[in-house]
Amino acid sequence: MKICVLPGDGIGPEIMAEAVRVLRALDLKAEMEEGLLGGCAVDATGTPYPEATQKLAREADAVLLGAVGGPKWDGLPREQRPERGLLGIRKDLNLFANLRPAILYPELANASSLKPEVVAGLDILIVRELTGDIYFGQPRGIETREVDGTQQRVGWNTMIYAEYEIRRILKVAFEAAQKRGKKLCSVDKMNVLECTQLWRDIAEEVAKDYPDVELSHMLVDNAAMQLVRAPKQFDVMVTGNMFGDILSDEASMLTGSIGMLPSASLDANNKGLYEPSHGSAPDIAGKGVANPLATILSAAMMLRYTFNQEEAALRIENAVKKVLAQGLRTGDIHEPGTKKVGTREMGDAVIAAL
Ligand SMILES: NC(=O)c1ccc[n+]([C@@H]2O[C@H](COP(=O)([O-])OP(=O)(O)OC[C@H]3O[C@@H](n4cnc5c(N)ncnc54)[C@H](O)[C@@H]3O)[C@@H](O)[C@H]2O)c1
Ligand SMILES: CC(C)[C@H](C(=O)O)[C@@H](O)C(=O)O
Ligand SMILES: [Mg+2]
Repeated sequence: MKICVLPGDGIGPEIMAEAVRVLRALDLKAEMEEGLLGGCAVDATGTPYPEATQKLAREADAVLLGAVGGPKWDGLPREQRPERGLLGIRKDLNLFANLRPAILYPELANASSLKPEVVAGLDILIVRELTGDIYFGQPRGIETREVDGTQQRVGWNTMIYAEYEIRRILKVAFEAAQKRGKKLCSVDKMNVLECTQLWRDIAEEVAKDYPDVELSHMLVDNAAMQLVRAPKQFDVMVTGNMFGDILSDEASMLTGSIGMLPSASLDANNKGLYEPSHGSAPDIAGKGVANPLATILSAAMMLRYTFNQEEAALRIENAVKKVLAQGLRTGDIHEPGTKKVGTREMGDAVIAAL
């Protein structure tokens, strides 16, 4: 098992240290090599996805990533920003399928943003397309041009999907639904955007190959509302890059905290990049208080999807459940009656539970 470890920026190194310790505690035959991605890479090499990291990532079976970005780099030209490193590695490795499971652990029912009775038993899988859409569409830019007789700055991006991109992500989503509750909700904005009209048409076509899965469609604004009104109506949701980014952050709060939401980004052969859905949390970086569970759970997803080690993945997930049952909580999920712990203590507890 060759794993490329990219801690990144902000809380990235803190949460990654715990995920790596958990993996080591499992005593797997894993070779882990660290590289630079994001702001730390910009500082060291001038670019957010340096060649050495490209080589490491391409040669590895899987990449485990912390988070990138932070205010320190926000003023840089776009090509040098940490986030471009993240988009770069996703595109480079063709990681088009982003799986973001929003699962509520029963112990966190009171930490959820919703009432316990609305979220009890919540288990949603968001399948987000990750290498297309307005994130990558050309043309894009900012320039000064004449508009209505005056010189003005204009900014533009292009929302674009080719048929093959829509088909392959829908296939992933239908197959995931087949293995779960057999319900797939495709989220679009077909009432306004041509790009997503195509998405809906293709979803209908692909559905013919999966007669056992019940396909529904929902407009994204309604989906955002339904997620906080009655989230348990969803089993698998599939959507484009931009809508998926937003809906998955929204879904994370149903589980108690964004610090609980892991993710897998897969190519066609299950080579994958695994990262928490959250960012580098500059507001709490360096304090040792970040929740490492999303990263630890991402490592479990890595064992499941890339290495087919279901048993090891379950061991990690069960250890996380046990630690929550023991009443240990980082600040983001802390509530009266539970014990507040830091990042390292949470990692220690997961390892002890293993
Ligand atoms: N995958 C990634 O690397 C990724 C994802 C999102 C944002 N970012 C980048 O991160 C930087 C900060 O972005 P942001 O503030 O909008 O989003 P963020 O996810 O970093 O933080 C949002 C809020 O959630 C909290 N939070 C996030 N992770 C947490 C954890 N593990 N434990 C406890 N609390 C946690 C933060 O403290 C903050 O209050 C930006 O530069 C952004 O581009 C990177
Ligand atoms: C940091 C940013 C580029 C990234 C995205 O928008 O995909 C992040 O928000 C995420 O959800 O992984
Ligand atoms: Mg996001």
